[in-house]
Amino acid sequence: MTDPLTVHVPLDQGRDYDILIGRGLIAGAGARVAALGGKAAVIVSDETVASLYGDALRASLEDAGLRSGLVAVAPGEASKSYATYAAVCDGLLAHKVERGDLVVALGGGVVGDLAGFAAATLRRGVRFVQVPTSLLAQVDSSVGGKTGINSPLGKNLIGAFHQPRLVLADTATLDTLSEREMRAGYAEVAKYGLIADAGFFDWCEAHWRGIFSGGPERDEAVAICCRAKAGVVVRDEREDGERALLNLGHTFGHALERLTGYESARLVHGEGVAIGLALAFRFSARLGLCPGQDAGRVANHLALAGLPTTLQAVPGGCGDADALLDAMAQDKKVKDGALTFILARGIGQSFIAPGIETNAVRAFLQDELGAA
Ligand SMILES: NC(=O)c1ccc[n+]([C@@H]2O[C@H](COP(=O)([O-])OP(=O)(O)OC[C@H]3O[C@@H](n4cnc5c(N)ncnc54)[C@H](O)[C@@H]3O)[C@@H](O)[C@H]2O)c1
Ligand SMILES: O=C(O)C(=O)C[C@@H](O)[C@H](O)[C@H](O)COP(=O)(O)O
Ligand SMILES: [Zn+2]
Repeated sequence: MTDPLTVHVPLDQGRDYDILIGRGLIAGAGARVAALGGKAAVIVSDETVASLYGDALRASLEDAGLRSGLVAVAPGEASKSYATYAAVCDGLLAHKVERGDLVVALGGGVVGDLAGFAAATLRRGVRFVQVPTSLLAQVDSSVGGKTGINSPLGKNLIGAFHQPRLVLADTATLDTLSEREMRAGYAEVAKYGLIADAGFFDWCEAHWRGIFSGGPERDEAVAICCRAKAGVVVRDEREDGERALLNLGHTFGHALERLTGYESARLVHGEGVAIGLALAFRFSARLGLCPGQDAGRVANHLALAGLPTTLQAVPGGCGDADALLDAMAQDKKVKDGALTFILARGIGQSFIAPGIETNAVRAFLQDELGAA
């Protein structure tokens, strides 16, 4: 194993942490987790990931002198629910996780958000480590401390900010990820170029195949995204300002996830984000903010990588414009009842746009839904 890439997240009050990125990190995870202190490290995972990597991680933890355990949930977005959250908390308590112990989230963003929220609330807060195993989790969800679950009324509406103590992104785990989930994670990779780094979007257009096939581009992309996210999180941990940019594409995407009932078979988060990114750029172009050419370039690239970019692409449909507006009204960026969108003046030039007129959004959505 070559030395992992390291991205440091320099948060204050002793909450700084490292993100390590490289192949084979799970084998040596135990020593790194043990170095954080504590007697026990209990893993939360989903059944798919636990069957692939659970034994190796447990063995590594035990070899390092930690008592380990495993709480496994069903794979998929539906597990970010009140019921599964309760089951995870009770599972961790049954394993006698004490305040000084650690919760280890092994899996994709669903497991990371769920386990992180359980850790944030268990005994009023225990420390946790992220071991992300999906591309999406390695480039985005394992970093920054947003944890939570979904409500039937909207995405991630119940949650807490709770930073991990360490992130171990073993990029070899991506070798077993399905093509569909790789594509979904890639939507969040491209997002980092679209937000504020036009050069990275150019690079993505040239190198995306290497990310998918497991070339050196994969670790490089994970590190670039983590560095970008860490910078934003350190400047604005609780989303009082700049952090909202990380929500590019998500006002639309989260509404689509709610309207498809959080059914991973129909739509996963990254697919919702891909549609949302394309919509955010087309909406920006319609408002005269962004060249239509840029909106076209965004949609073309996402489509080339196999991602959906239109409302028509949602399996089983997504309802009409008013259903979408109703779902978007629960967005956490809503202020005084008005929608805030992340819009763009071009690729890599996103900005926060508060007070967007509902009628303008409705007309846009009606046109999008009517488009053949
Ligand atoms: N907290 C944040 O900042 C943040 C950021 C982005 C997304 N999210 C959340 O992340 C979630 C989506 O995460 P996701 O896309 O990782 O979905 P996921 O956790 O459901 O994982 C996707 C699927 O891939 C499987 N899988 C994961 N790793 C695997 C591996 N190495 N080999 C084989 N199969 C594997 C899982 O079992 C699952 O079926 C959403 O709930 C989203 O809201 C949170
Ligand atoms: O970390 C952030 O901040 C993000 O917005 C990253 C998003 O990719 C992620 O999906 C996040 O969970 C969305 O945040 P939310 O506050 O809209 O739930
Ligand atoms: Zn996201």
